[in-house]
Amino acid sequence: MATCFSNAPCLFPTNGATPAAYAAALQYFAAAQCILTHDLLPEASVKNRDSFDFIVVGAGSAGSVVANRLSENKNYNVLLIEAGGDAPLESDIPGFEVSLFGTEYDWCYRTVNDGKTSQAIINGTVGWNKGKMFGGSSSINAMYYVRGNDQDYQTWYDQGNEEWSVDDVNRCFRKAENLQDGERLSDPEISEFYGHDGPLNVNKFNSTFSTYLAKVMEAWEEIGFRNVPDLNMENVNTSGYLLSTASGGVRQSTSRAYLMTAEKRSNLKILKHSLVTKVLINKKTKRAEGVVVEKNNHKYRFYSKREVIVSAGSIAAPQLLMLSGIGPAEHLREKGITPIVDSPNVGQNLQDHVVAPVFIYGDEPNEATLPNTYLDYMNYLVTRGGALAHSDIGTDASAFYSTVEGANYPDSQTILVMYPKNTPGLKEGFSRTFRYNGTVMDSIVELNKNYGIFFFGFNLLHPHSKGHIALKTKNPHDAPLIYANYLSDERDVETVVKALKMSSKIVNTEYFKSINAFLGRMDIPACNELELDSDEYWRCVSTNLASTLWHPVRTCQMGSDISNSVVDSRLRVHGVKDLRVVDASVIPSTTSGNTNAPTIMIGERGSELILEDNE
Ligand SMILES: Cc1cc2nc3c(=O)[nH]c(=O)nc-3n(C[C@H](O)[C@H](O)[C@H](O)COP(=O)(O)OP(=O)(O)OC[C@H]3O[C@@H](n4cnc5c(N)ncnc54)[C@H](O)[C@@H]3O)c2cc1C
Repeated sequence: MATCFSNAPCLFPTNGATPAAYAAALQYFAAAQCILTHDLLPEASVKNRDSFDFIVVGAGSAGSVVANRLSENKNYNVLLIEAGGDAPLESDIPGFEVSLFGTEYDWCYRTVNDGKTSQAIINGTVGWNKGKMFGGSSSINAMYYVRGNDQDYQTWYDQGNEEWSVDDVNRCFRKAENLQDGERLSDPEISEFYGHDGPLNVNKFNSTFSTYLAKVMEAWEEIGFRNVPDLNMENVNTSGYLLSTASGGVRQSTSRAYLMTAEKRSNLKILKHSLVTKVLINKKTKRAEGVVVEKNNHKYRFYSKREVIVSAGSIAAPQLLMLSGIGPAEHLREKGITPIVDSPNVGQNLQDHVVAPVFIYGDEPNEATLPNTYLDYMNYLVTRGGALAHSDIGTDASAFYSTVEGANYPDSQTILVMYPKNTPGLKEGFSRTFRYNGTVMDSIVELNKNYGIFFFGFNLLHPHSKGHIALKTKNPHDAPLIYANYLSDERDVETVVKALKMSSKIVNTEYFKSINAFLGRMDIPACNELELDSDEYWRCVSTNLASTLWHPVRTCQMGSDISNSVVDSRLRVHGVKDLRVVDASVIPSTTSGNTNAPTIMIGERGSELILEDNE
């Protein structure tokens, strides 16, 4: 006997046509996941001790761009080495990104518990997920496409990084982009702002929360965050919908954009599941000559005729440099590594966008039901729309603002996440994403039984606090130690408190009043006695729930010399010949927003610099 979602038996008479139709539909949907499959990248056949013009380490947001752009020149042989393999199907489907967390596609880094911050996070250790697959973190991220503010890049330039003028940076953003969003394309000013011929499709999510989001937009407008059609063009005291690296309901990782379009080039060789354990540096000439690679329990050496380019990301890039003898000499000796270049800034200056929460509860969004969830899954198969077509970390509604009155540069961003009443799996999903501990989660789940959740994830754009990355051991399989040092600078705490209070004002707007909204208290023993919405309360909440937006940068930052940086402004490693770093780690100061677009831009600009220097 058939059963319905309520588990009540279906007792109606039927001539068989209805069950047959649904059985056929079920069969269709069971098989339909095959419609979603994507191409796998071909693996190269290479021999131990082979030589290449360029060797690129890491096929992430930046490395995929570099491998593509260098191999556009048929005269260059390029070897791209990636520790992970092809991205799985779940990476393509925007709403399944969190299902990749904690799997073989994630490096699963954790910060060191400092005993002070993030104490209401599981084990006091923040989860720094990172993509271990083609596309790197662009295959696991929330897909928000945010360029930042021109002032960010003016600062880079003013620091002496002459190759990074605002004009050059914006040219490289456009070089990457292929704007797909119909609304933006129909506005000549916005359309002109973006690129149209690049490999990377940028578009809007196909969001299902649009009715609620429109109301939140009105509420933001009411508290002074003006609604604008494009947040990349205007991002101070503004709100709107973010662009995404998803198009047609499918994630646009850099693997899809830059590698799948170049895979047929005979001069681009790709190695999967291959861990680079060392860059080979000639002790006398200080030249990078190649790399050591572990694959299937075998060791290989590959040599570079021109350059080695490290694009392993902000955690693995400094780790690899240190394993290769480039780093703070004393630290290397402590770990049993002979220093080749004493480079004190390797792994230092670490900054991340710390996240703090504002939880507002109300009569909306309405209850999530299992049939609706399943309907959404089917909807995705047929139309690439529905809940699976947007990030499951958050909606695309965001606001940028400054806590300094009259400022024309943002210091704060907030991203809206919504959970309908009684969201199934809320505790598991949230613990997987932000790792709030059981006590905190139980208090959230309890309120969610009767109220919908508007979670405003606040992001401190330009922190003063700095952490660092150190080697745990000299074994390349041991994850390095991450000292995030969130909110260790009092100025950061003050900004966060001000910003959270500005953000929480939304509870008094017309829409939120109409749904009987209120600020929810989370069960954090250290904060439970404090008055809700007071400075002390927000100080306590942000410190105890300090988490990440997964934007670590600066660990190999660019700058003028070895005393203040790791690479020069052409991204060449100070003190070593023919070795560059091209990834998020070279960012010299934080950008005003999410870091994927800036990293892809770095891949574009870095490739230009490499090609110029090898003419
Ligand atoms: C969960 C999550 C959500 C995010 N959400 C957003 C967002 O919505 N919008 C946004 O703009 N940014 C977001 N980010 C940040 C953004 O994705 C990163 O800043 C960006 O991808 C960093 O690019 P990268 O090239 O420096 O490093 P990655 O993209 O991480 O690439 C590094 C690559 O190197 C490989 N590798 C590492 N070590 C080795 C080795 N020794 N040998 C061989 N290969 C190696 C890795 O496997 C990986 O493929 C998010 C990140 C995460 C993790």
